Amino acid sequence: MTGPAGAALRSLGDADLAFLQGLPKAELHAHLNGSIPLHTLQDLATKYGSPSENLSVDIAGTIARLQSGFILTEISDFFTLFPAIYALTATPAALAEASRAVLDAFLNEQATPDGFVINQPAAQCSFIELRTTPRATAHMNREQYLTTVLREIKSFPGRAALIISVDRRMSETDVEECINLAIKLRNEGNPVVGIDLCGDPLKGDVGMFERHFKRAKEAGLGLTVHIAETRENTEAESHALLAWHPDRLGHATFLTEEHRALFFADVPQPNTEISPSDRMPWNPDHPLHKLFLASYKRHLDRILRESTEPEEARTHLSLHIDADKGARRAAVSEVEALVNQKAARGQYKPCIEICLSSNLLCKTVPSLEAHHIRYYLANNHPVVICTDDTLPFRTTLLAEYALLLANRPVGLGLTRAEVKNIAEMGMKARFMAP
Ligand SMILES: CNc1ncnc2c1ncn2[C@@H]1O[C@H](COP(=O)(O)O)[C@@H](O)[C@H]1O
Repeated sequence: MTGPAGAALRSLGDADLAFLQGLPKAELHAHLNGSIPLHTLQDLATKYGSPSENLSVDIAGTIARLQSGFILTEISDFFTLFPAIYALTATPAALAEASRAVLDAFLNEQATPDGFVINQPAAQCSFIELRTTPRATAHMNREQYLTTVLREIKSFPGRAALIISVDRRMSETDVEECINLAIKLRNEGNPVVGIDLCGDPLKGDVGMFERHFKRAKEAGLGLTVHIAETRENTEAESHALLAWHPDRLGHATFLTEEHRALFFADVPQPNTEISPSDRMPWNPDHPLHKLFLASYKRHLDRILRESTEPEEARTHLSLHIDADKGARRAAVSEVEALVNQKAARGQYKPCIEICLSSNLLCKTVPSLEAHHIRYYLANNHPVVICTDDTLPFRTTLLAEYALLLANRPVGLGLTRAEVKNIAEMGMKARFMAP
């Protein structure tokens, strides 16, 4: 393991590692073909990577890039990985082997990784919603692709489920076929729990997907979309995606304050600017924070004005402490009333799927300090910690959690209680009912 998550993991002591291992965790944003262990990919290359069959893709070159630690200049480089991986998972047997290896890596106890002194071997997570884009190949159609993956998922009953991804580059006919399959397989009793919109964030027109996602939602499937993953994703596109009311949002890195104010029913935490741990940044630009401050000042003035204390007692500290508390309470009620109004108008709290290493390595976020997770934690907005693609990002779910707990600047420096709370939020955000 390398990169920021590996460094965070290595910085923790045994007690912290044991704490992280013991937390029930849900992995809700992992792409199958991006999560194949390197040794499995090498096995597949030996079995299926014959150059005569795969003339157009550089399998050996891609594996060498992965082996030496994949360095991305920008997010678009990331998608150049997949032609070689796809050439290796193009038959039902290879796809089954890859799926088995991915599920094994997430759900079965793993031996101590090299270089780590971990007391007990432990599973990365208690539960996974694995996602994949059904591909028709020369050896299988989309339905066979999905039934192959589902067969492996079903060998972890109650612990694994499938999210079917549609790619932004797909034609409408393909999208329609994928959604039809999702609904059919779900109706047949398979653990298909949701639909995801993924793929190169700068390709395609999301408008085309709307009616198909609506159909999926009506059929009882959860919806998640990759949204505002890059600076170049337009505000209009994010607005259109939020208007579908997806249950969860992938990345959400470049959502604007306006998007949040319009669509999210967040209650700004009034004490965050004087947070005891000084961890969560106060965002003075948040419209609700501004409202809180204005309301607080108004109530403080009123309480002091209406005070029956004699003039000389008015400078007394205890009066100010009481007035401060009263003004805070009144301001919180006022803001909450506004948020309830927002909720009544359809504003809501979609869980944000946070992939720390992915964002850092794809360079969409410059540092942990600048990561948008801080905003969501400060505003009591649900998040779930996920790996995205363990293969290129060389991470594990345990290591992503280490990024939360490790001291700054290696990690976010959260307390164990805060990390436990985040893990619980993740478990609650599952599409699959426990
Ligand atoms: C870095 N963040 C990301 N943003 C957008 N899409 C991503 C992604 N990471 C992976 N994928 C999507 O998942 C596919 C691989 O898994 P499956 O073939 O579906 O199993 C990629 O081709 C891409 O479309």
